[in-house]
Amino acid sequence: MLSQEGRISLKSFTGSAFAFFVICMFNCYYGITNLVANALIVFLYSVNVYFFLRFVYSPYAFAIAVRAAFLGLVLSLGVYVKLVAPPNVQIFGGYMSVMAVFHYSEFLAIAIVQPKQVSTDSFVINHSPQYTVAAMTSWVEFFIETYFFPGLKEQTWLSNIGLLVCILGDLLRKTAILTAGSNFNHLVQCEKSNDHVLVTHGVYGWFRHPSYVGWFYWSIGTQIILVNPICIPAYTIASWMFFKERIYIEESMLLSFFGQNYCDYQQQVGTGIPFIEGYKI
Ligand SMILES: C[S@@+](CC[C@H](N)C(=O)[O-])C[C@H]1O[C@@H](n2cnc3c(N)ncnc32)[C@H](O)[C@@H]1O
Repeated sequence: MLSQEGRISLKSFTGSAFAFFVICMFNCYYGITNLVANALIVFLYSVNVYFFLRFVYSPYAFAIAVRAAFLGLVLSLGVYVKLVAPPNVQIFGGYMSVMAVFHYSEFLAIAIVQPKQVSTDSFVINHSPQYTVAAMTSWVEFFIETYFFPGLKEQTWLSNIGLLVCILGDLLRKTAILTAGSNFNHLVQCEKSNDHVLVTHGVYGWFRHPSYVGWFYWSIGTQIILVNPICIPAYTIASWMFFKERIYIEESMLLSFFGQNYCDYQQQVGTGIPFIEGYKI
């Protein structure tokens, strides 16, 4: 049974995505594809949704609902951009949809496996200042290049490969969260809780860090979707360095929690990210 937070988020996300998708299709049907007209419609729609949710929910539930509704809106808007925007902007729509699905499903997955710990942070929208800067940098690169080299952004085949990488990466990450269950936590735990057990089955039998493997490839995939020649290598290097440090710290904790059992696990299963060894005793 999904927790109350999970239900609120699901209703807000799907409701907003559906309502906005209907509006988009209505615009398409009547040929209202002008950017300014669409921006105005989106703005008016968002204001209405915002006040509706504020009216319906308590402050805590509202904080969840408004984020989920925003992500639903981004998902539908992404599909719309992919369908009607000029060819050199269409791939940005795929990127928007992938971002919306990733962040919403992060919340939903935590609401399923850790209902007591779910919070607005579980959307990981504000993961870290570095994450926000990286996202904004990729938008700047995209729009500069699409202005000066529009042909580059019409490589739909390459963008579709990125889309596939993101879908597979996200699927692996969400499978890992569901497999680890209550042992999964967005924040690396420094103290072992009584019910924390070592998970080695399912995707944890393929890689020691399947959720990081999924996130690593997902992050690179977002830049392949955008066909961003500068951000593709930059994201690869930045993500690799981030996960190398994170895995090192996490494994030092896991070794102190599970001792020889984790040591044996390290012997049998690799981290999953190329050239990252983890913490070795
Ligand atoms: C963000 S999760 C990441 C889990 C894992 N590194 C992965 O990529 O799937 C971090 C939490 O998962 C816990 N954790 C990591 N690997 C685990 C395992 N094999 N079994 C149980 N808990 C694990 C850590 O103690 C930490 O608190």
